[in-house]
Amino acid sequence: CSSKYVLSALHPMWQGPLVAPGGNRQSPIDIRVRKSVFDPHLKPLTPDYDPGTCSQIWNNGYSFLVEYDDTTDKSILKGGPLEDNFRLCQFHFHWGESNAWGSEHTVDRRLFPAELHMVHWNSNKYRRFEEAVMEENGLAVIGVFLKIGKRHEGLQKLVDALPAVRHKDSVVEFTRFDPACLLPANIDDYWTYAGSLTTPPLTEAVTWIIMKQHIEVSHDQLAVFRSLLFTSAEEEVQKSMVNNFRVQQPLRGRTVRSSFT
Ligand SMILES: NS(O)(O)c1ccc(OCc2cn(-c3ccccc3)nn2)cc1
Ligand SMILES: [Zn+2]
Repeated sequence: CSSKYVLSALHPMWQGPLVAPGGNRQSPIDIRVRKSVFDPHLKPLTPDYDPGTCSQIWNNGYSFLVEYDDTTDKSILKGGPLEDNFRLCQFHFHWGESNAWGSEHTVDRRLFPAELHMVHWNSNKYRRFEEAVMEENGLAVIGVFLKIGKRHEGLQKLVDALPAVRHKDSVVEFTRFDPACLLPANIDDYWTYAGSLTTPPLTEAVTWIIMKQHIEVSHDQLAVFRSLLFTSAEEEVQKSMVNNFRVQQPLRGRTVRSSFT
């Protein structure tokens, strides 16, 4: 799902619009727990991922993407608020320069040091990610908050590969990584709302599914994320890849539903 020309769509992101013109379902947002509405019709989420579809890690000058072969329905997400099958195409993270901030969404204004996004597209309605990204509800993104604590054993294989993609535009082969190991133990408790991409093109295509339970990673593991660079090897001034999160957006009357009371 990575396309080289995406870089042009992505790269000028901080010069781009902070709110898409006329956007009334922009992301990220603050989740006000007491204002969320329990929806008893929300089903359990049923991710079914095949680690064999994992293909590479790419530093796109904004984050690092772990990309999956999304030419078949081998790694899919169903259930929860979703009516269709959604195919996993990549996951990435957002983080801060310090452990005090870094997440894009917040829970009652609480910031986390980082946030994982697992990006899926509707393979019942569209033929490829690039098509779905332009369509209302073409995408489903699972958000998982990261907290500093014990070392995340499953994440270490990814952390060890990051020095190979230190610079923007670098790619390294990365196989047999099971993204399910990054999900919290409890995936039945989540919030869901209609939103957008948090980077250009900021399209209002996303059904967000934000996990209530966080995962833990060690301080040292997150420090390796901060050793990545926004800049390519050729650029004379190297800039650390930190604070790659978007400012929060107005709720504009949207309802955030919860799968739990
Ligand atoms: N941070 S997030 O999870 O919200 C998130 C998730 C996925 C994103 O994809 C950007 C993108 C756009 N396109 C694109 C391709 C062809 C035409 C138009 C756009 N490709 N990748 C951005 C942010
Ligand atoms: Zn993201």
